[in-house]
Amino acid sequence: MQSLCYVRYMRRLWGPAQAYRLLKGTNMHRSVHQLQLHKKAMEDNKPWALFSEVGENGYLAEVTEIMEQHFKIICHKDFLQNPQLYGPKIQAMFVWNARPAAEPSLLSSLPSLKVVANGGVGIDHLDVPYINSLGVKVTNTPGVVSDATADIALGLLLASARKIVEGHQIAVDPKTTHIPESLMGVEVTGSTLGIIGMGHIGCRIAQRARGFDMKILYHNRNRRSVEDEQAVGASYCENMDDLLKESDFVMLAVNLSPATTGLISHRELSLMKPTATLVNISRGLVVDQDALVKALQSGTIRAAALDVTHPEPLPRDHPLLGLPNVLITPHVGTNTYTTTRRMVQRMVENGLAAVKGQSIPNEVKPK
Ligand SMILES: O=C(O)C(=O)CO
Repeated sequence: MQSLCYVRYMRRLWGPAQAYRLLKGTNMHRSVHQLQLHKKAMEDNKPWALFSEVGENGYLAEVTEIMEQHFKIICHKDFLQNPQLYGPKIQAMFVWNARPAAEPSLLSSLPSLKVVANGGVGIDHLDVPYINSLGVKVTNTPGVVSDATADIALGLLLASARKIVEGHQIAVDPKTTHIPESLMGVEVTGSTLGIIGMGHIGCRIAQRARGFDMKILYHNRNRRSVEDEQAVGASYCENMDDLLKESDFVMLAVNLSPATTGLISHRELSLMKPTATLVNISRGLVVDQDALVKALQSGTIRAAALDVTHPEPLPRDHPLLGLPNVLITPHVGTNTYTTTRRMVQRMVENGLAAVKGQSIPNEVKPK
């Protein structure tokens, strides 16, 4: 605080730009930056929001720009420089890639917080009842993530079935003289896809799979209406075991909850066909990863394609990373420019509505 007073004094003496130049490279340099941010925010008269990954270039710059149309954004690093100064001003927190974590220690320094607006549909990293108990709303972005996530689901399925990544490695290897038998894949067209979790994303996956003439089975907590089933051409399996036994591709698209944690373990994997592929675009914890490693090593199932793992990223020495029959992407289900923009716009709409006390488009209520 003492140093902030000193910086204010220097700014008065020299003006902000000269003070910034003179203090550059010193510890006070950051404080000048904070003061500039603070002054700009005061002038703008917009509500303050905390965001972890403020970007100066690339797509994060655009993300920040969308947020800055309605909020004064302070990044987590700057906030941590002076929580006493910024904490009471912050009314919204934008959570991106689960950062910054909405932990009690952080929340307790944000007494004016009205909303934690999450980018993405999964809110398993947020303790909704606890956050609500502080009088703070939680929001997410359903719907806007579904198409991009369904696209990556089909991408993983196809890449694993047809060994596209292995094919690329062989094609760019100058030593390759012939196509090895190891590149033989499994047929997708006409095969059976079993979708576990037929929510919005599951339905979009089914719609795409119809284009491959796949037979589509699904298992869900609650059976969908006959109209829904007909619209996506999927048949209900009340018993998940039946789906596991019949499917060539098992697609996990459930939310993570206590009921779905470890849903796929030794027993479930042993029910699958030895030629089957497990695709997971939900959350890493839905699968018992030790059981999956064993199933892949022993040939219990053919392969796995995972956009999600636990933890993310996996430690470099994790056995899954060394297996030839695993394809892993680093949780990029929503990583397109269009979907990212839509998600951020929705986060901002949710955040703004909560701050203004209006009806919130996507409030998450505790179950
Ligand atoms: O929306 C989410 O929660 C995702 O993880 C998308 O991949």
